[in-house]
Amino acid sequence: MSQTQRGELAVFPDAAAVADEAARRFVALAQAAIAERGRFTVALSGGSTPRAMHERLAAPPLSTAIDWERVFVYWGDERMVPPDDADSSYRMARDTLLAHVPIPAANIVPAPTVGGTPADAARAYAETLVAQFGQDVPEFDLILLGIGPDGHTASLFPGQPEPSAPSADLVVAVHDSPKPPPDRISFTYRLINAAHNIMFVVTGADKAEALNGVLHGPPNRAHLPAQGVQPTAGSLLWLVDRAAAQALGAS
Ligand SMILES: O=C(O)[C@H](O)[C@@H](O)[C@H](O)[C@H](O)COP(=O)(O)O
Repeated sequence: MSQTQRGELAVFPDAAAVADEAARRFVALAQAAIAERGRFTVALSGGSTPRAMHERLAAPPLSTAIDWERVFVYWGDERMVPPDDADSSYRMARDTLLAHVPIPAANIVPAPTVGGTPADAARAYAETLVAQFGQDVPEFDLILLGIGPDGHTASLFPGQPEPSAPSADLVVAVHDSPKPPPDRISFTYRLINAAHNIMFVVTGADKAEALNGVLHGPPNRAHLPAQGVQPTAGSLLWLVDRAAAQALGAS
């Protein structure tokens, strides 16, 4: 474990070891939040990296280490596709984790991606979050994030306009995403940075340049959006494998 200007960094030999650690920390944070406040609120990430962590959480001993009735699941971003679509981040989490643990259906709160525009979904999801958390800026116990080779995180992509409208202050509509599908919604930095704990899970050589830029490069979140993740008061942890970390020593 080492301290960087952008949070704590832990490098592991391979993706499997990263997934082991991410799942272990997920359980520890869930147990602590439930013990302290009676519930654990978590925003999951899309993409392929989270699958290995989900699979570990979906099986004993980790699956039986959490009181799932007190776990509330959201998504830090979502693609504007139906929940059964192969591109749906909700579907990926359902298939790899949520269908395998005794979490009440009411505790699973996906973004409303059907029947409206991305702007409609962003506004509605923000309203749902504010109502369910009882906070103007909901404070998640944990927000899980990945990064793309271009330094994007959630669905905040390089060169995309920063949210301006007040309703976009928490969740923003995304169009023309360079990573298909094009239409998405995403938590904004304001919502992400209010979290008590933020955990990036990053593996693979294709992330090495972006990770080095984010951690060691000059501040430029328009160019490397993951740099915009700077928790106001919470913890920031990077769990990475050696392949993703291979450029870090270069700077
Ligand atoms: O909707 C998405 O795909 C995610 O929100 C996105 O930010 C993802 O975390 C990164 O693109 C990494 O994706 P991989 O895990 O597939 O590399």
